[in-house]
Order: sequence, then structure tokens, then C-alpha cells
Amino acid sequence: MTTPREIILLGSTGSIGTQAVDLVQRNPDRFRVVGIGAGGGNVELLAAQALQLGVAVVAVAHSSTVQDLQLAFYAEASRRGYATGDFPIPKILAGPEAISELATYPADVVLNGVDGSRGLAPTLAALRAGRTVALANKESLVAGGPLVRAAAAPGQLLPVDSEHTALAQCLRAGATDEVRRLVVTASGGPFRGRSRAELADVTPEQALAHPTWQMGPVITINSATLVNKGLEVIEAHELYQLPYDRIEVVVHPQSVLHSMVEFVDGSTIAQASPPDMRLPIALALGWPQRVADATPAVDWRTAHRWELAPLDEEAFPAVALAKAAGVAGRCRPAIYNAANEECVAAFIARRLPYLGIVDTIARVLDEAPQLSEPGTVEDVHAAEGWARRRAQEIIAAGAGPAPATDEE
Ligand SMILES: NC(=O)C1=CN([C@@H]2O[C@H](COP(=O)(O)OP(=O)(O)OC[C@H]3O[C@@H](n4cnc5c(N)ncnc54)[C@H](OP(=O)(O)O)[C@@H]3O)[C@@H](O)[C@H]2O)C=CC1
Ligand SMILES: CC(=O)[C@@H](O)[C@H](O)COP(=O)(O)O
Ligand SMILES: [Mn+2]
Repeated sequence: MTTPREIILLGSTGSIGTQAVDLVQRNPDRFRVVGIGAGGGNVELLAAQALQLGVAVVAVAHSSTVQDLQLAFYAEASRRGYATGDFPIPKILAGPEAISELATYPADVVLNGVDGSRGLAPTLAALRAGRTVALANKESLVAGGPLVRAAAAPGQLLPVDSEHTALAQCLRAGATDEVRRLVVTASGGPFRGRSRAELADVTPEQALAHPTWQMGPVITINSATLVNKGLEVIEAHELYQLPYDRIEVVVHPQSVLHSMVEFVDGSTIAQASPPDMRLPIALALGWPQRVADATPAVDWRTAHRWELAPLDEEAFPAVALAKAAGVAGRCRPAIYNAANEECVAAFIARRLPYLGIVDTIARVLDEAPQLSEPGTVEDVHAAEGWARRRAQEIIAAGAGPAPATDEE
């Protein structure tokens, strides 16, 4: 009998984090959560998770939420029928460095399920502390790819993104001479099949209705613009070091084939499973062992169809834009992502129309200064700072009217 792996969950209250908690609770013989961290936007859930999992340490990025978190611990303890003093209050880390500090606490695996490029610093902290990192936060590799690669020893970084875990399984011995290309699948999002003109008036509510996956708001909007696939092409390049002209995107609306590797002899190996992130999370936490019944498998006894089609690059130029940024390097992937993060926030707040998202990213990239490859995280922050300011200026100057709400 082996002892359970000790896990630290960054972003425990989010979509990835809550699915990881579910998986850990169903497999107490395999995993034990020892620390959790989040922004501080949902202290009730964070306190409930802390008591439920019996963690030793909890981190919140926003120090202003510490008092609410403490109150939430007592409320949760009383709800569970504990008398004061009957339950261990975990240590609390708070502030902008808290998540990175938590990432260095003793553990077997750190799962990074924080959203956005703010996930980069904790990824680097965990790697530099020698932790194995299960990486859902793709923005770490997009914003700081060269830094993450330099910090990661072979086998230290395990992908959680569904396409990249699929590629890892298909690649077997890694990207060797026998690999011709990586084929990354895309659901196509809720607007698949529409022309650019038909995308002008789409609303945040429509963009947030992903056809196959339940995810946090930013990645869901990114799937609707295909920016998510652009980020994933850069992520695949950073993880597997294949040139961009050997990484293809193919639309597969059912999200069952999670990606493929084509080999030089004409063979293609794909990984298939119904869309459920608990499988990639389980594989990364348990790597290289699989976790039995992590998710239901494809039902091979019922008839079903899988469709595959090329991406309409005219309606959805985000992937081509990402590839160009990736080929150019020199912080342009960080600029692409940071401009997108600003645009997504503005789209959700109805300050920017849907088409304004990728149009603004393109403009920001077009106007970006010539930079070097990032040597430090501060280099990334400087490039991002410029991109965020420029995107905000373009948005404020009016990149077109925002659509009305669905109710109006
Ligand atoms: N969801 C999915 O199925 C998939 C997600 N991913 C990637 O995983 C990452 C997480 O996505 P998802 O779970 O959907 O996102 P969510 O928005 O659901 O969750 C984000 C998490 O990050 C936390 N957070 C917010 N601000 C901070 C901060 N300043 N410091 C630390 N933590 C913070 C949130 O905490 P709080 O509740 O306090 O705000 C929450 O726990 C993203 O990079 C995404 O691209 C990749 C593949 C699939
Ligand atoms: C589950 C996952 O890995 C997401 O990144 C997913 O790929 C999003 O779906 P799209 O293919 O629509 O971007
Ligand atoms: Mn993905």
C-alpha cells in the first residue's frame, strides 16, 4: 500500500480546482490535499474546502478578504457542528505573493488552476522549489514560455489542458524524429459555422454558452473567439518544441478526440474520452499511473459520429494571429495574451463587441515595440503592462458598439 500523494491546489474554488477536489475525495487512497489557494472572491467555498479537506494552509491573493475568510471558517465549522477549538484553523497566507509562497510548500504535486497570466509566478515558484507541477494554467507557458522551460527539469511539468494531455499520451517517447505533426482539436465554440458578419452582434451570454465544456468565464469566452486555440498552439509549441508549421488545428465539435499526433509513416494516434476535465486532472496528479474510473469512457456500444473539419480562418483569425506571435517570439505571445485578457473583461462588461476582441489584439500586436525574449518575470510584466494599457486605450476610444443584453 502506497501513501497518498500530497497535493497543493492553486485556484481551488474555480472550475479546475473544484473538479480536482471531487477527484481527490473519490480517491483518498491516491491523493490528499495539503494546501489550497484562490483569489478571495469566494471565501465561503474556500473555507468549506479547507475544513472538508483538512488542509494545513490556505492562501488568498487579496489580503482584504482575510477577515471574511476567518469568519467563513467559523461559520462553516458551526454549520458542521464543531464546537470552538474542536477543529484546526489552517495557517492563512495572504497578499499578492501568497499563492506563489503556497506553491513552494512541501507537497508531491502542485496543481495550478489559477486563471490568466497571474498564474506564471506561482508556476515558476513551484518549479524552482523542485515541485512537480500539474499545469492547467496555459497562460504560464504563453506569457513566460522560455522562463518556464528553463525552470522545468525533464518530467517536472505535466500538462492538464485536455489537448496537451492527449498529445502527451499519443507522443509516447516524446516528440522524436518519427513525429510529423501535432493536430490540436477545437470544438469551434458556440459560433461555429458563422461568418464574420454573423458574429457582429453576439452577446456575452451567447459566448458563455460553450457547447461541450463547463469552464470558468475567461476560457469560455476564449473558446468562443478561438483565442483559446491560439493559446493552445503556443502551449503545444512550448511543451513539445515542434515548429509552428507542424502544429495544426482541426475543428471537432464533439470534443471527444482531444488531439492527435501524426507520425512519419502515415499513422495517426488520437486520444478519445468524453469531455470531462477530471480525466486530464487525474492523469497529471497520478502520472504516470492512471486513476481507475476517473471519468466514464466512450460508450462503444452505441452509434455515434465524430466530425472533423478545417478551421474557418476568415471568421476566426485568432489562431493565425497566435501562430504569428509565437513564430516571432520576443514577448509577443505575452502581448497577445495580455491584450486578450483586457478585451475579454471589456466584452463581459459590454464595453467591447465580440469582434473587437481579436481586432484589438491584432492592433496591439501590430503596434507593439520590438522586445527581446523574456529573461525574467519582470520582462514579461513590462511587455504585458504595455499591452494592457494599449488595449485599454483602444477599447476606450471605441472599437465599436457593445451588443445589448439578451433580455432587452
Ligand atoms: N476549466 C477548464 O475546464 C479548463 C481550464 N483550463 C485553464 O485552467 C485555468 C483555470 O481555469 P478555470 O478553472 O476555468 O477558471 P475559473 O475562473 O473557474 O477559476 C479561477 C481560479 O483562480 C482563482 N483566482 C482568481 N484570482 C486569483 C489571484 N489573483 N490569485 C490566485 N488565484 C486567483 C479563482 O479564485 P476566486 O474564486 O477567489 O476568484 C479561482 O479559484 C485557466 O488557465 C484555464 O485556461 C485549461 C483547460 C480546461
Ligand atoms: C477542456 C479544455 O481543454 C479546453 O481548453 C477546451 O479545449 C475548450 O474548448 P475549445 O476547443 O472550444 O477551445
Ligand atoms: Mn484545452
